[in-house]
Amino acid sequence: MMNMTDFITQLPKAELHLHLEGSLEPALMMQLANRNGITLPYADIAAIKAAYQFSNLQDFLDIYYQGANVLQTEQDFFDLTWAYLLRCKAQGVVHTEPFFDPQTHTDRGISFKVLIKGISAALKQAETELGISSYLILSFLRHLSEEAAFETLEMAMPYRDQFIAVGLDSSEMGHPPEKFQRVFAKARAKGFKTVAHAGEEGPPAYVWSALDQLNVDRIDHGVRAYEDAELMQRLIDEQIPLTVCPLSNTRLKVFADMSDHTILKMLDQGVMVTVNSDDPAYFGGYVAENYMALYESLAMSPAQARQLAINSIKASFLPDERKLSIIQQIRNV
Ligand code: HPA
Ligand SMILES: [Zn+2]
Repeated sequence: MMNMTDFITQLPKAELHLHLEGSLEPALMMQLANRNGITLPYADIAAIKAAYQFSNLQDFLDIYYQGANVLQTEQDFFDLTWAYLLRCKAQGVVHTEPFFDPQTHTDRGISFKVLIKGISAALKQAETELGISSYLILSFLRHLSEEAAFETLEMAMPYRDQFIAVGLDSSEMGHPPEKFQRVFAKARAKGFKTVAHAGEEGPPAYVWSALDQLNVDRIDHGVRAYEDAELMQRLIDEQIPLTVCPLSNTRLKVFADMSDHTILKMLDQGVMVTVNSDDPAYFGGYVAENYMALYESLAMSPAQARQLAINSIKASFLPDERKLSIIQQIRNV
């Protein structure tokens, strides 16, 4: 039997919950700041890392939006995305469905075209050079208005073939899914898939409304569904995927400690849970480190790791034929 790190790396996996802006490593942040003539409030890379002190979602978001200011040109968005894709390659991620937050950039004067072109070029190059497939997800910022989300969707329509779904992220409390019911209906009518962050810090009621009012295909996070037995039964019956992010949840104190995380209990009860990294540059690990944390703190078995990898493929938006082929490869590892 090979060791767990090698086993996890060799399992073909999909990543379904990754914010590209959250993959901005301190070293690249420094490099882009220098390239763009921006003065960061940090002396060096160590100082950037030292500033990553947060213990809830809002404190994290304040730092994360600040960091994104160094992203200015198409090349910057390419470099950001490419660096993430190299991590995917090294960790056995064969398919990824990353989020980008257009409003974080358009609201500071960067054009939608600049970001979508840089991101898409890197995703396309990964397909040919790294053998990694991808579908991009356009995420609305929920602390802003539904009106602003409509404007963002409109702005994106000339590039509609470059993203597959819309999502919903940022400050959860006080911004329930139903605030975006009409813009999600419009996105669905246009043929997009939909996902939404719900039940990270917010209550199970937010997961219910993401399902019933936004009609989402997947729930991002969703860990607080564990508190609601009726909701758990629905997730199991309908096999609704949850894109869970263990290191994120412990850094943001959704769980006090990794040993308290409920993901493996949900897995064993038949919930379609998956493992993802969320904002790896901020939370201390990419997808393989998230799997390893479950092994180290929760004694995840090889069979559970394999099932989580299979779930990641099943929960993706890939065509059935490709799903079956990757799942066969997972069974052969
Ligand atoms: O985990 C998250 N939750 C909400 N918004 C986010 N934006 C980046 N990461 C997150
Ligand atoms: Zn997230």
